[in-house]
Amino acid sequence: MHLKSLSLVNYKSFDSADFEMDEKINCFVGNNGVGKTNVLDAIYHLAFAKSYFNPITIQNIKHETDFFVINGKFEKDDREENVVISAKRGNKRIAKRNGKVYEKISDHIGLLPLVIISPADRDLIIEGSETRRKFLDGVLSLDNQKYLERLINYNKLLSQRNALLKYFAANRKFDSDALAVYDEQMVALGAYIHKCRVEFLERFTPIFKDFYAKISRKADEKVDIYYKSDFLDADPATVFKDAQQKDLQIQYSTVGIHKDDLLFSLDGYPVKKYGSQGQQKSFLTALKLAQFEFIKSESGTVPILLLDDIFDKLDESRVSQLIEMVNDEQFGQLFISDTNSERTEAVIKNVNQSYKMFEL
Ligand SMILES: Nc1ncnc2c1ncn2[C@@H]1O[C@H](COP(=O)(O)OP(=O)(O)OP(=O)(O)O)[C@@H](O)[C@H]1O
Repeated sequence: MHLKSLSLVNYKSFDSADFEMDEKINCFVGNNGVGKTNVLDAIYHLAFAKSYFNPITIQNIKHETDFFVINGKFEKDDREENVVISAKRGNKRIAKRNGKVYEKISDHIGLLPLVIISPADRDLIIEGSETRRKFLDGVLSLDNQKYLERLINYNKLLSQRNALLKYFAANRKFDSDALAVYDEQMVALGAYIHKCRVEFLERFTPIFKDFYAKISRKADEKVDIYYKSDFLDADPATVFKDAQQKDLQIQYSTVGIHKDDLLFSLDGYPVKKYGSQGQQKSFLTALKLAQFEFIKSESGTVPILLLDDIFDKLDESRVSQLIEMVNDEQFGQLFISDTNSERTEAVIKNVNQSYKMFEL
């Protein structure tokens, strides 16, 4: 699968722009703020119907204009796929595939597998557990519609249960039957989601460790991902029951898969606190490449890879290492952004692949 052409109207810093892409490597170069990341984000938008950097759709419309349109022509399985994502102020965003509007935008997710590696990924290490759950859910739901549906249902029930807990407190009453209705459903859905997450991490973690060893070139550094969950080695129904008093007290559901987290460790210590900047960058890159590998094996399609500001993340030798890995037949189309065109071209020239440089 690859992107053949991209055209933008009023997308972020662009009035209008058209790009004919190379089938293999595309580099966007230019000074800070010229819109390199915006091009990559537009490609991300085509795959996920939202921005990687700014999830508030209307904020991606160019200032002083009313709408944006992103139009991408892809080739997938010898067929052309034309995807258009557009948004207008005051209206819902629209996703179209080959001229047909999606009724549910979530149906589009998974058609165009794509992975982005960006400096913004550091949120995965430094931010709260929600970013890590999103990462987990993002990979898991790409090829598992059932997982996504159950997760959406669980989250709906969670906000209803929280509202009920608040209602009890405000009205000084308690109805155990009403609470049990939620608990029963959330326990069943949560147990399924938990099982999927356990199985996923069992497969994902070894792939991640392999990539870390390759990128860091340090076989003696031991990285790991631990799954932290209330349901780990416990009966979900009992976990819910045991937490009931506390839930009533603080008017919030204190246990469940919405509290899950991933603990990232390096030589037994948290990467967030003890990893050097370089180690953190390698850790994140390995996470994303493992995501790439996982999606590829699950979907049977080689994802598009976006490397945003790669030199910000890794030194030159690690970038070369990365590009060499990407050069391998296992990788498909690649998009790179960097401020320094000579530096990028020097690295790209070393791999025997076709490429195109776009000076912005
Ligand atoms: N909705 C918008 N309307 C107009 N301009 C916008 C909008 N959103 C972002 N921009 C502009 O896009 C520019 C940033 O573009 P981008 O992040 O792609 O730069 P870049 O070339 O990747 O820069 P760097 O090298 O610093 O990473 C900024 O000047 C920002 O003001």
